Amino acid sequence: MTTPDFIRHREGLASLIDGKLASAALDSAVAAQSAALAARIGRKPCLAVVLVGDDPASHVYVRNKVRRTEAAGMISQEFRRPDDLGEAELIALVETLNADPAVDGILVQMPLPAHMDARRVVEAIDPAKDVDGLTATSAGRLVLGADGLRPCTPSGCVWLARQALGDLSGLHTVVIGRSILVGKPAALLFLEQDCTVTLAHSRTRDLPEVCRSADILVAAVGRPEMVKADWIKPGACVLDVGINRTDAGLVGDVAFGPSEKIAGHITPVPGGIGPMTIAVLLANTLKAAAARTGEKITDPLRG
Ligand SMILES: Nc1nc2c(c(=O)[nH]1)N[C@@H](CN(C=O)c1ccc(C(=O)N[C@@H](CCC(=O)O)C(=O)O)cc1)CN2
Repeated sequence: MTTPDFIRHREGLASLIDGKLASAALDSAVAAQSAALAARIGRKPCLAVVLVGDDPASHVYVRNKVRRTEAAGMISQEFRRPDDLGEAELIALVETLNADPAVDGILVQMPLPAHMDARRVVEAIDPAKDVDGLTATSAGRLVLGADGLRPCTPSGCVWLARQALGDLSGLHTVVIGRSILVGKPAALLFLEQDCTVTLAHSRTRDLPEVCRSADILVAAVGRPEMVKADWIKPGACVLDVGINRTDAGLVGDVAFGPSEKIAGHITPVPGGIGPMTIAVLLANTLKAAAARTGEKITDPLRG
């Protein structure tokens, strides 16, 4: 197995998985296939992004989504709405996008303002356009192992783990965190790779001991540097999903400095899993466009 250039071997330290470089490679693959698909169907794949409110981080993420969608040769439609938008109005916007044949993918940026029920809003999205993979239909397909659009961040984790380790069959993956966005789908996606999966959470007993048995450790708890170096099995692949803003800057859920001396592979924060979220989103938009137009493509995440 040849090591891709976004995985950097370092003497005496864990190999660094550079998610920024990895996502650039995926974006290029998506761009090439998107151009070929556009030539066949007579239009470019199109992603509609809906942003409600003024959460500063969400604005950054949406700006990056728009920029990278356009850079990959796809059309980006952006819908910004104020914080006091009613849930019914938001659902009406989603339904308009469902009905628009030129829109292939719909994404409602999370978190939504507290007065909205995010589940009701997500369920309004046509599953064929659910590029976030968050509707009950997409989740059900994942549970069944049926084809479908998979959630972006956990798909990025699996893709990177495969690039780093090759076949994941039989490896023990411990996922810490049971969110709908990351933890639960990550557990199912690693199971799909024939891993033995433990889904750990805030009530898990002796979490450090559970983590020490992981060949692949996915930290998705949202608590700065909660995972300590002595929780990590020597040589393990550590995927840090956390993005925590602290006085010391942006840090992950893993204490990176001490952990890179123990792990075999590790993702940094920033520049690790985060950028992969958008790369998978673009791949999902391409897949949705192909499926909606009855065209065949090579899945950029399988290549
Ligand atoms: N509808 C969705 N909402 C949210 C999702 C999602 O997948 N779908 N995920 C997160 C936010 N997110 C994408 O939306 C996202 C988070 C982080 C990054 C990223 O590249 N982070 C950088 C750091 C950037 C910074 O915050 O300064 C990194 O880790 O290097 C991209 C996308 C919640 N909402």
